[in-house]
Amino acid sequence: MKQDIQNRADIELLVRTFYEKALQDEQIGFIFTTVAQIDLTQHFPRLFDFWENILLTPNGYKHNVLKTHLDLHQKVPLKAVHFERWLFLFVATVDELFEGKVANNAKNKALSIATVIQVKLHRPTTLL
Ligand code: HEM
Repeated sequence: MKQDIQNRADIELLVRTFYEKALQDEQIGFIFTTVAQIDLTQHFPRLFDFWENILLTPNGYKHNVLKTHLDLHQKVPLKAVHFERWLFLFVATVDELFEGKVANNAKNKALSIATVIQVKLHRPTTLL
């Protein structure tokens, strides 16, 4: 039986495994590599902090994730198919590695945040 997500090392494994899939994905890979040209040495620690903060222990993570994706949306339209693919890969990664309450919470939080981002992408900026 798989274990639940229990510590920072588990979060790191989750994020790294997800990115192995996302970066080479036919539908969303280019957004990370060609459009945003992310530097993984900077990007990964932020993602570790983000997920640790949500799933394990508050750590003061304060970046505006919504704004990050609104800015990205100005460079490339983030569409429903992109979010669906992102979620599919994320859920597949969680299920591949972990099982339990925190793992379920990770999938639920990803879905809620993806939903909020998508709703806000289609609202006038005055309502943000
Ligand atoms: C269509 C789906 C998505 C795509 C293509 C995408 C892509 C990206 C990219 C390219 C960045 C780096 C932006 C930059 O630094 O220039 C980023 C940052 C980030 N994304 Fe996403 N993302 C998606 C959905 C999500 C969702 C659903 C979540 C959360 C559940 C999320 C969490 C984050 C976080 C935490 C950061 C880092 C923010 C920081 O700088 O601290 N993303 N995303």
